[in-house]
Amino acid sequence: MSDAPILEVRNVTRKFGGLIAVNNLSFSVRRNSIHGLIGPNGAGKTTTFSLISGYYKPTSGQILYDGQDVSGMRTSHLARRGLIRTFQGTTLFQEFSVLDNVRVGCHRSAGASFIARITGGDAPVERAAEKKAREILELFDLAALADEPTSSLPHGHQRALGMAVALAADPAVILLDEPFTGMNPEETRRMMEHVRRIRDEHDMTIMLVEHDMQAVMGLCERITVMNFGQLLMEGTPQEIANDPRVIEAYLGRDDDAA
Ligand SMILES: Nc1ncnc2c1ncn2[C@@H]1O[C@H](COP(=O)(O)OP(=O)(O)OP(=O)(O)O)[C@@H](O)[C@H]1O
Repeated sequence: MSDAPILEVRNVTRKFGGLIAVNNLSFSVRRNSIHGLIGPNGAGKTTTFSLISGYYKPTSGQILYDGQDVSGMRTSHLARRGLIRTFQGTTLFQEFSVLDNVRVGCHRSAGASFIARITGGDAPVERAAEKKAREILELFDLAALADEPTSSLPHGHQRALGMAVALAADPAVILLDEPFTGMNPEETRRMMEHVRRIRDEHDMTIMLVEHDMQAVMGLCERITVMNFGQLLMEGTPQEIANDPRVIEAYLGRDDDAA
């Protein structure tokens, strides 16, 4: 396996009018790692995710994915190349069954049109998609709920299903946007297990933005800390937890929720 980073953010700046949301930011993400991006409210984490996943173009700087400059490449192109982002809010089809949501995700990996994804393709393709979807549901402990309407699922299961849909597209990298938000401790524990398992079993790289420090510290091997749009530091959970600059960044502000 190559030692080259799977993702590299190089001197990236993103301005919104006069506001500099991300300021000359550089960091890299190791292949097959679980990498956290943290920082107080307004630090620029979500904007950084949006830059990496193609929702925003950098004002300046470069983003490299698997060694290639993908700065400003469209989200759909990046997804087809294996870089997938999940959102804080759920983007599931609530009226579909649990299984159908994952089936739609399977078709996405084949580059099918939206209509083909909904209506399905020919029979063998459809059978393969269903088999794969059921295997993925198994992985997320959702197999028993396959035929339930998605709207009937509790929050923790909906978040797990969101990740199952992302996995259905065969990504190399998943960017998880606050995967533990609104979860109780048991749901968080299970979700952490899912994240570990998909990394281990699917040879995947996971990057996450998250305010739940216990989860971040327990899950991530490397953590990048941002403050005021800039890189504050990067290190192991232990290095981060003991660094006075990080403590100051969090404690020195009244408005942070982390
Ligand atoms: N589309 C936008 N237009 C204008 N300003 C924006 C936009 N998106 C973000 N910002 C600003 O950029 C800064 C960084 O915001 P961002 O959402 O990236 O921070 P964050 O670290 O994700 O915060 P939080 O933890 O609260 O989600 C903030 O000052 C925010 O108000």
